[in-house]
Amino acid sequence: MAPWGYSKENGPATWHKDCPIANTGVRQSPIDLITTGQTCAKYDSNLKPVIVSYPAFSEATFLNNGHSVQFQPSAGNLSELSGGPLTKKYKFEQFHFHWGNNDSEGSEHRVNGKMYPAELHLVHWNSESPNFSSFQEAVGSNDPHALCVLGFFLKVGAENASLKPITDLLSKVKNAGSSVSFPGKFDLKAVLPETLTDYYTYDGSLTTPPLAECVKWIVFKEPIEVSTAQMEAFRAVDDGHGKPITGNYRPPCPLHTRTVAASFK
Ligand SMILES: NS(=O)(=O)c1ccc(C(=O)NCc2ccc(F)cc2F)cc1
Repeated sequence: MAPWGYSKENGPATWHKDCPIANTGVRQSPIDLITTGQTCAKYDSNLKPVIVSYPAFSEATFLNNGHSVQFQPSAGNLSELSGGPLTKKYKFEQFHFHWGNNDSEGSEHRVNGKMYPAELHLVHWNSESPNFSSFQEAVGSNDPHALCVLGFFLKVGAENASLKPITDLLSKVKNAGSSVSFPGKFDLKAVLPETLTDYYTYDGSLTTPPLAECVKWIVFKEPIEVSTAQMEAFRAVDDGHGKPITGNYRPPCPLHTRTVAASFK
């Protein structure tokens, strides 16, 4: 089968062919985060702020893999994650984005059915497990919390100066399969809101094949602002078939017996 993607021929509705868990899994991601009514997110006063230790990255590759753009620091990076719902320390692996071809769609998670124009995923793996010692092993480990992904919604507003080094690089990785070494240092911490206190958290999966059900998801309530020009820059990135990536987001999946916790009222 042609490699997976987001077109009619190879998009989310076809992924089950190579990846049965797409249809049989009971903890698939993304989901619609409902804040009122029966299946709504439940406030948990025990949920602490998320703690990130992100020293500026000095060596990284920025690549277009045909279904997203990804920032991947060199293996030696010391960035870590802890706190929030986590009981272990997690190592930073990469960040990437999901976006739409207009401002009313693009995010993977939704809030009461509302989509944001884009979503930023910061991907980490549990570096304190005795069962694996790399990201690849973590994904294949069957450990329900092998990974932790921090999700941040993007909304259109003021230009985001902290993300400008990234959005300015998008034109350099226009062609699928292209990559550039990131020039200079990148301060990811500066992109994030100061306090990482208000978030939803639930057990889920990778949102792209292999759709492994190994992710502790933490999706922050407060969106990050980017300008229209910065959003347009994502929409000019190509998918490897001579077309721009116009909507690399998976529709929401059934919650099944899962509950979503909220760190805020
Ligand atoms: N959108 S998301 O945050 O849920 C997400 C995060 C990471 C990956 C990923 O690394 N895929 C490639 C990949 C790389 C190595 C590996 F062992 C398995 C594997 F899926 C996919 C989806």
